[in-house]
Amino acid sequence: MKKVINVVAAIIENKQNEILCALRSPQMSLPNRWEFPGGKVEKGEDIFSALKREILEELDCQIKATELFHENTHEYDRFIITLICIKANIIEGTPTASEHSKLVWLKRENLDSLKWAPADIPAVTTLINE
Ligand SMILES: Nc1nc2c([nH]c(=O)n2[C@H]2C[C@H](O)[C@@H](COP(=O)(O)OP(=O)(O)OP(=O)(O)O)O2)c(=O)[nH]1
Repeated sequence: MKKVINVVAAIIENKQNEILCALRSPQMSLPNRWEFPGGKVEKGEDIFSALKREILEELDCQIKATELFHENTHEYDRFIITLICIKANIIEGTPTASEHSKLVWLKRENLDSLKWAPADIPAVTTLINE
């Protein structure tokens, strides 16, 4: 049976109404796909603490989660993911890529110009139509 993993991802919007998009590096799983930064929820951790931890680890900044935005399940070849997208604001620091190849801020209407991780497409569509 495929493993089910719970992943939290941050929809971070700036004052110009742009959304932070992160490119997975060639060394990561799902290489060269765009995603919302985040990662796996650890055992015993709540989703908001997991998100804060992942963003601090990956982007070296502090966030405040504002709203549970979107949740969906997607089946990949090797596992099933429940992707929980949470809106958040940066409260300290500037996002800096350490694991990702690139970070970009994009207006909603331009989000579909990127090659997203397949699990993200429903959340991206919801954001574009918001
Ligand atoms: N962070 C994130 N992961 C996503 C998204 N969409 C999507 O399919 N994924 C997949 C990619 C990975 O297989 C998995 C998340 O794993 P990860 O490697 O980013 O998480 P992590 O930092 O906790 O990983 P690890 O160090 O435990 O390996 O979910 C997304 O929008 N954000």
